[in-house]
Amino acid sequence: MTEEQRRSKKRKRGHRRKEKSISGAVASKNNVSSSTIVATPAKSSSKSSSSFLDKMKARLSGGYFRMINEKLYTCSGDEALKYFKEDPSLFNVYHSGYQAQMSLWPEQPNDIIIKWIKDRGPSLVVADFGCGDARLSRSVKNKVHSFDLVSNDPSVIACDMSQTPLDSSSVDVAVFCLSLMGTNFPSYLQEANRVLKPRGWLLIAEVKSRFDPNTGGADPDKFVKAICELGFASTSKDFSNKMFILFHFQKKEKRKPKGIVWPELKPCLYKRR
Ligand SMILES: C[S@@+](CC[C@H](N)C(=O)[O-])C[C@H]1O[C@@H](n2cnc3c(N)ncnc32)[C@H](O)[C@@H]1O
Repeated sequence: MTEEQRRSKKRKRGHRRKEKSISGAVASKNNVSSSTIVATPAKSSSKSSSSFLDKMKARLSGGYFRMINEKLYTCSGDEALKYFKEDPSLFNVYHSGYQAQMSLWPEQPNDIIIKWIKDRGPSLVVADFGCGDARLSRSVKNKVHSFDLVSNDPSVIACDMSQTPLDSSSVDVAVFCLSLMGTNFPSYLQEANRVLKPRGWLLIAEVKSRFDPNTGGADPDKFVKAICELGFASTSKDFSNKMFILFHFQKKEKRKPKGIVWPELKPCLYKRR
């Protein structure tokens, strides 16, 4: 080997070593092995840009969900109805965020309510106030009147649930599953009282933190007292679930309640994850 051939070989070896150390630095910055970068450069960059876009989209829709959620908890039902009338697509944004949150809960309140209704048979007429995707009506054989601010399904009536089209004393069970959102929530319970038959059932599932006085939530006893003053008897309060409380009431008497003191229910705001 001539002197010139030896020098050229040395230059090539140095070049290769330099390439290896650059890819190693990028790799360690990205916390991946250098062989991944060297072996599949094109594939890895398109993969990382699509996962970046996926993350960005998830963050944006999570942000929209939290904004809509906060709005629903801090305005009245008729304002919320106007809001969704202007842009019904926001309802789907809200519900995909809500489903994502629900998937983190170990137990769904809707499942417990569905079981309660099934155990009592298909003859009871049910009104689902703030039904969301109307899973309750799809899960039981009973006649279910489903109400929400937007209807994506012919079985759902779009309205503000403080004024439903139901006749007075026409339903056996009124359900509010995480739906006492508006600042005027007492008017939803008054409407349930109107449409329930005597001895009809009122089932309320609500987020536990809304009833934790230590963190600014309502006193559950004051909430129960107000509903009893409306004309109901409290038959059970279930605090056993980590995420929600389940209240059962039965309609007791026909009365014209006056001066009920309703506790404030604080909004249930979701943190950015
Ligand atoms: C948290 S989601 C729960 C949905 C369903 N009950 C479930 O358990 O999956 C609350 C629902 O109540 C509805 N809602 C809130 N205020 C309402 C109102 N004033 N009239 C009708 N629906 C209302 C919302 O649009 C939303 O779909």
